[in-house]
This record gives sequence, structure tokens and C-alpha cells, in this order.
Amino acid sequence: MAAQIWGSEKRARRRREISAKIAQMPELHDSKPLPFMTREEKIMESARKLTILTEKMGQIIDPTDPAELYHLNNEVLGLEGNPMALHGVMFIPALSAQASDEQQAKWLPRALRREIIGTYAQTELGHGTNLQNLETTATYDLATQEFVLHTPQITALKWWPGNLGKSSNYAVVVAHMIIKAKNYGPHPFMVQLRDEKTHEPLPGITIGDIGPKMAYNIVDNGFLGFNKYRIPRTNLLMRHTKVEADGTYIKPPHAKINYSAMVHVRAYMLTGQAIMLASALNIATRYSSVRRQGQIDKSQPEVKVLEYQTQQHRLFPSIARAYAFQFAGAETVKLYEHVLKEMKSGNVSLMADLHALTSGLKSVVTYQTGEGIEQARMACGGHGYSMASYISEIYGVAIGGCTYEGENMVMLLQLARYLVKSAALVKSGQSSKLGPLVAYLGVKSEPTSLIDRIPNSGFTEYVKTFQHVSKRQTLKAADMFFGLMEKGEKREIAWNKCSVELNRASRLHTRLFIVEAFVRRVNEIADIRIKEALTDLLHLHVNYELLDIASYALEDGFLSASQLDYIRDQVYLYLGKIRPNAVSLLDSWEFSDIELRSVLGRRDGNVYENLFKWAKSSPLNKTDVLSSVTQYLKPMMEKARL
Ligand SMILES: CCCCCCCCCC/C=C\CCCC(=O)SCCNC(=O)CCNC(=O)[C@H](O)C(C)(C)COP(=O)(O)OP(=O)(O)OC[C@H]1O[C@@H](n2cnc3c(N)ncnc32)[C@H](O)[C@@H]1OP(=O)(O)O
Ligand SMILES: Cc1cc2nc3c(=O)[nH]c(=O)nc-3n(C[C@H](O)[C@H](O)[C@H](O)COP(=O)(O)OP(=O)(O)OC[C@H]3O[C@@H](n4cnc5c(N)ncnc54)[C@H](O)[C@@H]3O)c2cc1C
Repeated sequence: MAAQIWGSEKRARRRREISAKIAQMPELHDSKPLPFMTREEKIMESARKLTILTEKMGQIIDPTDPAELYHLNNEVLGLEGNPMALHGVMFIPALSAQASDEQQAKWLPRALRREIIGTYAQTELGHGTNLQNLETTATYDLATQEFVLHTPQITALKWWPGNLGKSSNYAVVVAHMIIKAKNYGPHPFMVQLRDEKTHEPLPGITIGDIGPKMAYNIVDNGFLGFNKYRIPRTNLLMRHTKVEADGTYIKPPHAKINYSAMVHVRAYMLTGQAIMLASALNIATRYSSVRRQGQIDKSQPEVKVLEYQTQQHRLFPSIARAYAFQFAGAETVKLYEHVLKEMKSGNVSLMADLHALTSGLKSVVTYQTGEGIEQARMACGGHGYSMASYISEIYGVAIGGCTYEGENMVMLLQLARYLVKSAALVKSGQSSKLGPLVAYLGVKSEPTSLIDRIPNSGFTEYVKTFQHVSKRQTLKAADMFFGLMEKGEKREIAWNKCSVELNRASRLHTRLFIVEAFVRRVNEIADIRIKEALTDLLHLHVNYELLDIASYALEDGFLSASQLDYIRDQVYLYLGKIRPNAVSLLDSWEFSDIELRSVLGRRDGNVYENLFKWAKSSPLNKTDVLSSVTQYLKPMMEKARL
């Protein structure tokens, strides 16, 4: 099963080898539980481990393999980020995709050797979503052949970029490029921020940390202002766009090609989200099979809380989602790598499809991951609320994904643009022009679902039902939009008035893709026992998801009330079938105790003793009487007694 999750037997084996090596290297372990550290201590601890990793990484992993790097990162540095998180996640990908060969030769080896630390500085205090209204400017000075970076007002301060505040000394900065008074829109520039020897900010640069956040507090998300700060013309990233010495602008082959670093993260973050969901579920499911509370049959002893159907219903559909996201994420990364290769050789024809797909997936996966992790926390009762479970940290980090790389509603609307264009093709009789991901929009469906009518139909009838609801909602939302325009409404106003319906279509389309990716994967599996376990999970997935969106299928009679009862029964049937495998389905992800950082989720199940040990190690317990008591509470009580 681990081979299915991680992509191959070799990958699963490598992960085990890496975890085993890390277990033998105490210098790479947290020196004390992260929840007991201050933010400064955590940053210091993370930087300590990071420097050891830079020295010893080659002994543990193949540093050129992103999957091995990601695993090493999760085990040693953890989810809360590190002082170089954005260096690997966005700075290097931005340089790789957007810098010319000559620029790459100059900067990439230094970045890869970690001679310099970089980040991706795009979002500003006043604007994050609407890139067209970013306010930082890069004005070309023809006389000196330099760009002058400037922050005209407070809202133009860069705000949020990870590791910008204190750790990075370089950044890819996105600014409006102005040449001879003409604004060419946002473009990426390589900018040195700090002196390489002293790490002091360079003259003309104002920089710092934006303060503590809901989670991710090891990352120094920062602010950045420029006061007429000059950089050479050749620091504009020039793989696709060029500015010649005389100010001549050579436009890129696709208007949005400079957005590729964002698409990179949107594609890769899906499996990251799956891992966080599976981690929280691993903690909750293990704990649920240790925790005994109450009886189902009063004549029997107290049961493990995992025996309760409500507990299973709370956890198991999310287990199925974690697998579904992992499989859909793996497909998306493959597609991304393919499109990136094509883009590098000048073929930009697949960019729109990739953008639409990653926009929808990013939104649905992060939202459902957040939901699933929060349910996992509640499933652990009181102990889930303790930082000893570590679930609250996983939650805080995971839901950051609903906001970063494009706020979820906004990204769903990006997918909706693609769906509406596809609907227009269907309506104008040009269904043959539909791309493969939306081809179903042009296919006539049966009048009613055959879900419970065709025995042994595999998952075909389910897929058809998801296709039907997605198609219907897409065409309905598109009709609403076209209808408003026909009535004379301006395009943008009409769009806004339909946007809730449009986003519903985007969600349904994305959920269909996730179901299809799960079905594709299960169909590929040769090992009978693995196939059987995953088929059960897939049954739970399709029935649970369909129940969740049933209103769309009920409103036009595609599903009947009796079919809904059938679907509900299937959910209960598969909850029971999955119960014996539940812990194993999560243990198969092979998270080590070091990686999980959870007292509740320990592999050995020795929860209570370790919770007590953990509580005793709280800094508050170093002394029996705190100074808050001697200074304030004790005198208060004494005064009251007089
Ligand atoms: C091994 C790696 C492991 C990785 C693990 C992950 C862990 C992650 C941890 C990292 C933590 C944090 C990182 C966070 C970093 C950031 O957040 S960076 C900042 C991100 N910011 C955003 O995402 C901003 C969102 N906004 C946008 O993307 C755009 O502004 C928006 C698309 C909303 C609109 O752009 P405009 O330029 O205004 O576009 P319009 O003029 O409206 O035109 C839209 C048309 O352009 C098409 N489009 C847009 N984007 C793309 C694209 N990327 N590719 C292709 N096409 C694109 C769009 O479809 C429209 O086309 P149409 O007109 O419909 O034909
Ligand atoms: C943990 C974290 C890490 C980050 N790291 C980085 C980084 O490394 N580099 C970087 O540059 N940035 C980074 N960011 C910033 C992040 O990319 C932005 O916050 C994000 O893109 C959302 O933009 P915003 O803050 O402007 O939200 P807003 O756009 O202000 O969103 C507020 C509300 O308005 C709605 N809204 C906005 N526009 C529309 C629209 N057109 N239609 C409908 N609704 C709309 C949204 O849906 C949302 O409900 C990070 C953010 C976080 C939380």
C-alpha cells in the first residue's frame, strides 16, 4: 500500500531508509517539543537543523529528488516551515522557469549551493489577488540601463512573502514594469535585499517580519519597501520577456507565463495537503483505537471509540479523501512537469488547461483537507484540543493553503472562466473542440442514474452521475450568465451576479476529476489484496461524495429518493467494511513518530503515560509556585482575607 501511496516500491523503500537514517541522527531531532518553544526558539532550532542538513543532506537523500527532499523536510524541519521554505518552494522554481539560460548560470548554482537565500515577493499590503493593481513599480532608466524599484505608498509594501522578513538576502520581486512612461504590467525581477557579508538590509530597502500568525510561525513572513532602489536591466527575468538596452520590450509567448511559479506550488501542494490530512487522521484513528469510552452493549466492557459508527463516519470518508487527493495530486504533478517542459520549448497551448485544473484542485483539496483535519481533532475529544495531539498545528498550516497561492473563491472563479468557455462551445455545437478534461460536457447523458440498477458496473455509473451533475450545473450557471448579458447586463456585472453558481460548477467539476483519478488508480492496481482494500475505500468515497452533492442530482430527478437510500446504505456498509483496515490504511503512509510530533498519535499507542510525561515537561511546571501567583494572585487573596 505504501508503494501505491508514494508512487512505487522504490519510493516507499527509500522513504523508510531515510526515516531510519534520521532516527539514528539525534542532532536532527527536535531538542524539545515544538509547542513548548517560543517563536524565536523555534526559528533558532530550525536554522540549527537546516545547517546540519545542508552539510549532511547528501548522506541521507538524493538532493536532486524533490520527493526525497520533501520527506526529509517533513521529518526533520516539520510542517511549521523553516527559514528557507520559500527558497525551495518558489525562489528556485521561479528562477528555473523564468530566468534565461545566462541568468540561470549566474544565479541558480549559487541558490542550489545555498550561498544565497531567496524568496518570492509578490503580495502587497493592499493587494494580493488582483495582480494588475500591485503598486510596486520598476521604472526603466534608459541612461543607466537600470530598473528603479519603488514603493510609492504604504499599501505598496510587499507583505506576506515567506522568509522575506529576516532570512532571505535575495528575492524574485514582482513589480509593474514601466518603460518610457508605458506600464507593461507585473514582471519578475531578481533583487538583492541584504549585504552578503553582514546580512544588513542594503540602502534603499526597508524590511522586517510581519509578526505571529495562526500557524507557520517558524516562517518569517515579511514586509519590504523600496526607496528608488536600483537594479541592473539584466535582473528582469528574461526567459520569456525581454527588455533591450534601448528599452525595446519583447513580449512573452503567453500573457500569463510569468505566473508559472504560482502554478508550480498549486500543482505540488495537493500531495502536501493529502499528507497533512493523512497525518491528522493517523493520529485520530490510532488514538481512537486506544481510547475506550462507554459501551455499545451494556453487558460488555467499554469499547474503543473507533467502534462507534459516528466516529467512523467522522474519520473514514476523510481517509478516502486523503488517498483520493494523493492520487489526483500525483497525476497533476505529472501534467505540470509535462506542460513545463513544453513551455520551455515554446509550446504554451496547454497552459490554460493546467491553470484551470490546478485552480480548482487547489481550492477543493485545501478546503476539504481543513474540514477533515478539524473533524480529526474533534474525534480526539479533549486531548485533541491539546497541543500534545499536534492536530491544531497541522490544521493551521493546512488551511493556510485556502488563502496562499490564490484565495480559494478567486481560484474557483478562474476555473469557472474555463468552464463557461467550454459551455459556450457545447451550446454552439462545437463540442468536438472541448479539451479532454471537459469532453463530458458535450456528451448526452441518460435520463436517470443507473447506479443501483446495473450489477457489477464497477464505478462507471457513479462517474456518469458525477458527470451529469457537473455538466448540468456548468450549463445552468453559464446560461444564467449568458442570459443576464442578453438582457443588457455588462459582462463583469453579470459575472459577479452568477459567481456563487459558477463556483458551484467549479467545485462539482473538480470533485468529478478527483473521483475519476481515484477510479483510474484503482483500475491500474494488479495486487489483489491492495486492490480490494482500495476498492472498499473507493466505494465509500463515491457514495459519501455523492450523498454530499445529492441535491444537484435530486432536483432534476436524475437520482430518485430510493437511490439516495441505496447510496446511504452503501456508506454505512463500507464504514463497517473499512473498520478492520482503518488503522492500517493510515499506517501505510508510514509516518514516523518523529514526523508526526504527536503524543496522541504515537505508533506504540502508549498515550496516557506519555501525555502525563508531556504535561510534566511544560515550562509552567518547572516551579510549584509561579511568579504570577506571588506577584498578583497571592496578594489579592491575602487582601480579600483581611
Ligand atoms: C516539492 C515541492 C513541494 C511543495 C509543497 C507545497 C508547500 C507549500 C508551502 C508554501 C507556503 C506558502 C507559499 C505561498 C506563496 C504565495 O502565496 S505567492 C503569491 C500567490 N498569489 C496568488 O496566487 C495571486 C492570485 N491571483 C492570480 O493568480 C491572478 O491575479 C488571477 C489569476 C486571479 C488574475 O490574474 P490577472 O493577471 O488579473 O488576469 P486577468 O487579466 O483577469 O486574465 C485572466 C486570464 O488569464 C488566465 N490566467 C491567469 N493565470 C493563469 C496562469 N497561471 N496560466 C494560464 N492562464 C492564466 C485566465 O485563465 C484568464 O484567461 P481567459 O481570459 O479566461 O482566457
Ligand atoms: C501562510 C501564507 C503564506 C504566504 N506566502 C506568500 C509568499 O511567499 N509570497 C507572496 O507573494 N505572497 C504570499 N502570501 C500571500 C497570499 O498569496 C495572498 O494572501 C493570497 O493570494 C490572497 O490574497 P489577498 O490577501 O489579497 O486576499 P483578498 O483578495 O483581499 O481576499 C479577501 C476576500 O476577498 C475575496 N475576493 C478578492 N478578489 C475577489 C474577486 N475578484 N472575486 C471574488 N472574490 C474576491 C476573496 O475571496 C476573500 O474572501 C501568503 C499568504 C499566507 C496566508
